[in-house]
Amino acid sequence: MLRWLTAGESHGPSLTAILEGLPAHVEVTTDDIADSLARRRLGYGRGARMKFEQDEVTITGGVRHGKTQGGPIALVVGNTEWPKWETVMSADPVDPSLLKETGRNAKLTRPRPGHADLVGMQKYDFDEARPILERASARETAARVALGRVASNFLEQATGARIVSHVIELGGVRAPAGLIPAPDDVAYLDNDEVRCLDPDASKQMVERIDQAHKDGDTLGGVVEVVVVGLPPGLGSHVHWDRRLDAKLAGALMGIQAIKGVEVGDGFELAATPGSLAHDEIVTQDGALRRTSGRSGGTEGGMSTGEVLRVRAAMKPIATVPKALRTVDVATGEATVAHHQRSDVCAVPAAGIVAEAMVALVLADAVIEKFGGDSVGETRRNVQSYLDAINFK
Ligand SMILES: Cc1cc2nc3c(=O)[nH]c(=O)nc-3n(C[C@H](O)[C@H](O)[C@H](O)COP(=O)(O)O)c2cc1C
Ligand SMILES: C=C(O[C@@H]1CC(C(=O)O)=C[C@@H](OP(=O)(O)O)[C@H]1O)C(=O)O
Repeated sequence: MLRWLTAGESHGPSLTAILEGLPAHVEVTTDDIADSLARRRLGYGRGARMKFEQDEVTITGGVRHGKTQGGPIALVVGNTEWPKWETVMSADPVDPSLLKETGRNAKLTRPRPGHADLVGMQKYDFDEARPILERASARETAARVALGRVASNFLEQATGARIVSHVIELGGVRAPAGLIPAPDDVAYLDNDEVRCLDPDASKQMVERIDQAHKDGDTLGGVVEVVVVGLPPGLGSHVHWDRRLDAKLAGALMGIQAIKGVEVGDGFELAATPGSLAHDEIVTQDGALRRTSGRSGGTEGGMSTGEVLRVRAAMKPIATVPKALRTVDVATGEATVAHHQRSDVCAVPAAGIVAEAMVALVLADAVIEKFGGDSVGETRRNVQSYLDAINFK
């Protein structure tokens, strides 16, 4: 079983992440993780913070000389902006006179619709939003992406499977249907301003972001994660909580601002007759394969061995510059939500986070099915199963 946890606040000193249950000998370096963190910062439409803050990653446990040792992997992603936040985010009590009425240290009493602010304050008994938004913030996804890189290195080294994501819709602009990237398209996608495979759609998406920026508005969209080279049989049909599709959906919904998930052609399949909705089975070079990928690579809650394809729909950023109506919880008066700065759109970054979540779920499923205390042992177990079912 793979277990993992993150801790830390958006403006705290650092994020901390731990991954337990990975075999030994998985090759991973600080540079690998830094590379994934840099990919998460890409994307047109992100706010000022992405420019002035750096992600400083340090592996603090579980890896020696570029290989995992079998123990928990621990890492820290430093927030380089911490010196500005030392007072307001101090772990220890501070002199109350330092917490001023205005500026960074002031209480946030005008909760933003669409963020965790109001209901978090009600639930955790706070009179302002700072203690809520600090943990609700998607800054935390940096820690997930760091762990996701370790998981995806394991996945590739144990099974050969590779992951790529792309933006298929942004601010209402859709890339042409059926455009599915291959893992080698990562470099192209990372160079595109919105990580979209279609140049025309990409251009229109950038225009929408510029327009939203001018209008003081924010945008959402849809990302798709594609995994090529998975073995069949990850997950199980025998119980609801062992289904791979359920685990993937839960993991994607667990990303901040994700409001919908589809597996394969998802909602579109609901309107398609059965004769055109499924993936027919044929013999190909002596192996049983499918003629299409409508199911998104799962049947009965198990991977089929075909291309896995999952989508996540992100709502627009909650901190809308054209501020939305709210109530000041300190005075009870109608007002507008607090706003310092924000992303106009973070859909491209959400795709990188979605890759990480998918990698973690799949790594867990591989460990559950194939075990192994070293990655070599896992790899041998995978190969022997593929040989037994004659899957090529
Ligand atoms: C990569 C990424 C960046 C985000 N950036 C912002 C932001 O700058 N401002 C904001 O209000 N929300 C931002 N969000 C969304 C909030 O984190 C999210 O709306 C909030 O956690 C509540 O979401 P929920 O209702 O889905 O849980 C971002 C989300 C992601 C995934
Ligand atoms: C810091 C990151 O994303 C942040 C996620 C976020 C939110 O509310 O989710 C709000 C913004 O932070 P701030 O309010 O401090 O400008 C984003 O910049 C990051 O992704 O590294």
